[in-house]
Amino acid sequence: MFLTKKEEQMCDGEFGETIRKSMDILVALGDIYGASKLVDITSAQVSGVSYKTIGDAGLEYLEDLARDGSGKATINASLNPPGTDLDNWKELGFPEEFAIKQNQIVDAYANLGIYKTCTCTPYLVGNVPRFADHVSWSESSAVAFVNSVIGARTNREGGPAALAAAIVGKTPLYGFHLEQNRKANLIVNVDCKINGADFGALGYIIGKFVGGGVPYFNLMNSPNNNDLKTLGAALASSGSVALYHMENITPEHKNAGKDDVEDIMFVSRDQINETRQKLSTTDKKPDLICLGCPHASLDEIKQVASIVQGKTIKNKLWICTSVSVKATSDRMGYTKIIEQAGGNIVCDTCMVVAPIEDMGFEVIGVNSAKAANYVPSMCGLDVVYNDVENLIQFK
Ligand SMILES: C[C@@](O)(CCOP(=O)(O)O)CC(=O)O
Ligand code: SF4
Repeated sequence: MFLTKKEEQMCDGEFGETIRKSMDILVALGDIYGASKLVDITSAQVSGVSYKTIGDAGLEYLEDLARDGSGKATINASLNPPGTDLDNWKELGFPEEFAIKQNQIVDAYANLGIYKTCTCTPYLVGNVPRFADHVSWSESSAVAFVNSVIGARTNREGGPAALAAAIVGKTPLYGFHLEQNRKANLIVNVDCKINGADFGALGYIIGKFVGGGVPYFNLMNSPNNNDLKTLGAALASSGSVALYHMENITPEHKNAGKDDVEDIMFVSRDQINETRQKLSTTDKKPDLICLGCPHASLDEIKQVASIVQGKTIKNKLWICTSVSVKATSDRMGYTKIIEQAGGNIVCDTCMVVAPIEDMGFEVIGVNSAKAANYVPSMCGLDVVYNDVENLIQFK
């Protein structure tokens, strides 16, 4: 990979150890994937934040990287969800030892200049690249959104690579950064109207089929941004999709080369219904309903508030989101309505990266196919998959 004189000096440690180690990662990646050079990025999104997933070894790595204080992110770089609500962990029943470690991890990232935004939907709260920007994002659902819906360009980075890119402000130029790799290779015709949890089921079906390919969707009805985030999350979790196109919806659909695609698939109402059924692992009633995978938008919170207003919820309810979205929900009175019904808006964390398996829960109700896919494997708990209004039970 070609390096400029300055980049070579960075590799030689002339700008400090943090930058040298970060360049090591970027150059190794570039060499493995045949990148021609490094390219400037405008934004980074760094996963690998929960103490549950990175543990003490991860914390040591971060503290070590920050040790000589020589390198900090200079671009807009934000964190993925940690394993607790960073402020209200005690009230919500998170284990103390875990919460202490978790805060140390987030502080270590902040020392490296990464914002404690702590969300998998940073595009809702200020980390919003522009069309065709090169970026380095690692949360898979956010990668799908930023590539597909915004039209910025990123590979599915690992956490350490996105962190290195944030610190250096560059990423190797290969894969989805290049126009020619952003073409569709599967046409998906959905032959029924779809709503709510149908989008997750559709993403689950297609992700499994297409793996790391680029699907091009023709839908019979127009999705909103919440639907697109749900779809992308499912595609990226049952498969390893980083980019999809949608006829008349996503910004690159006209350049996706759909006329050259040979593989065409049809998805029927029966297949979607069957997949919705299959995503539940039990027919027991959920003891915790956990919404916001990916993190909830303000209008998703508003929708839940309208469902629970003036009622009392039987099971526990968490809506996971960022502190920024919750702040507006507080102002709008949605938080109060949800709390009066017995639910909670939980900031920062989520049902997958929180230690919910150690918090007394057994069956988790979710409206996200990604969460339905990961909660059994990452938490060892059962899930029920359905739309919000069918999950919540009232006293
Ligand atoms: C499952 C996931 O959404 C969150 C957990 O990942 P991490 O702990 O941030 O590496 C990661 C992903 O899908 O990229
Ligand atoms: S599992 Fe879902 S809610 Fe948790 S970080 Fe990933 S996308 Fe966000």
